[in-house]
Amino acid sequence: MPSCQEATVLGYGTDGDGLVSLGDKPAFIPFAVPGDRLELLVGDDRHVELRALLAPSPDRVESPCALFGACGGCAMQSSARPALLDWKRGRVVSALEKAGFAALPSADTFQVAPETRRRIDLAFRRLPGRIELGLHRRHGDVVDMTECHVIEPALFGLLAPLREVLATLGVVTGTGDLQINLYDSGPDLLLSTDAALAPTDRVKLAAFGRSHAIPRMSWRSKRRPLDGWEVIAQQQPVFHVFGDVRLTPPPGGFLQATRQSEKAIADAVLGALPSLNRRDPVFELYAGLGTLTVPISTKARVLAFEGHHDAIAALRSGAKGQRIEAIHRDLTRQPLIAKELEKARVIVLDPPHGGAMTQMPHIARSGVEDIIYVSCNPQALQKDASLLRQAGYEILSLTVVDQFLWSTEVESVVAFTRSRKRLSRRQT
Ligand SMILES: C[S@@+](CC[C@H](N)C(=O)[O-])C[C@H]1O[C@@H](n2cnc3c(N)ncnc32)[C@H](O)[C@@H]1O
Repeated sequence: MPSCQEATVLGYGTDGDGLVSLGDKPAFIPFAVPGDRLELLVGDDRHVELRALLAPSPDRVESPCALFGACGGCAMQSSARPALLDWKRGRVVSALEKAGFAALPSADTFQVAPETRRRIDLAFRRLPGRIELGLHRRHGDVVDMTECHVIEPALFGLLAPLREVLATLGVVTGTGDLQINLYDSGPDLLLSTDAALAPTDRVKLAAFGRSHAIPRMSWRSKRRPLDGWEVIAQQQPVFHVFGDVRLTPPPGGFLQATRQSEKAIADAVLGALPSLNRRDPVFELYAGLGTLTVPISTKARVLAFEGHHDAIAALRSGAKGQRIEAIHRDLTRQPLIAKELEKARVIVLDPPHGGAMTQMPHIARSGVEDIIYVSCNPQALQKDASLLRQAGYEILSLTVVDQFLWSTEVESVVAFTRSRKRLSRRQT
């Protein structure tokens, strides 16, 4: 027999659901906030349903978006933003503690403002007489993004005309993807569809680009993503600027989520560097387009390694004459070995979501005194950091950046060192 039970939400699970304890078993209640008092219906199969919110948590707020709950983009809009930042800080701290680090320095924190995200990966699908364009619901179809409090208004403003033009394209018969990056030159669109574009589709997209001041639109096959992309319409030069380096990024290039969080991350990396001679080599792994490479090059010589050919080619041609050597290398298949890494004065790494996997054991063995790790995934950070702990590193500084507002994602910058001198300065 299903039974009614009362419970207080104790915390968040890793996917942002509220955690309650029923007897000795945990259960996760979507969109519940730590501190909420809930009435729950618990089935014989232990399926738990929310019956009523009996008393709201002091951290509970009215969610700003009418799509919250349906759209899969935001998991935690019912929580006040300071409480979310605190939860994210706790996730990173707990990951580092589980990796074996005790007595952590207190974390610096930064949280982006609403309506500042400058890149988004959207999905679309054709329905009778219209196009839905937005993010997927948690486990399902696209939710038409008729409102969004996360992305920049310049991007949101494109969605309505995009629905109109997509509806006119012969190639759009079912579903597809659309990636938008707001580079410094303007929005850059990368469309992915199953079938190839017809000549008439290209003409329509080019006209759309002209009338909405979109410098470049590109296309790639969803079926054959390894074939790469092709530019279908370009009206103006595409560029993006990091410090004094102006480069031409490829379609779909990696950008940190917002301009403000990019600065917070770069500032944290620069702040964690030891004092360097301008000729000292910093090895930067997973460099992307050079978001961190360029700021670091103001302090030292940077050898920047990156596996995405188009990204590193863009950095190489933009950074001519700077103290930057841009090197194409797949660090999973061909990690830098300890012998190569030994030459570095500092190692900076910013790996993808899965972490540094095959690369990390070589870093831990290299003996390089200072390592700055930029992470977008506390679980991967925990795994990688535990190797540094075993190799005798301590944590010098920690910065937590909430750049994916209202989601469970969290970015962090952790400075590891084996320098007793630097550590003793931290402690005083
Ligand atoms: C989180 S991004 C960081 C990029 C850059 N540091 C930034 O802040 O914009 C991770 C980067 O790792 C690169 N990457 C992913 N797998 C790789 C691999 N096996 N070898 C080298 N680079 C890889 C991606 O192309 C991407 O540019």
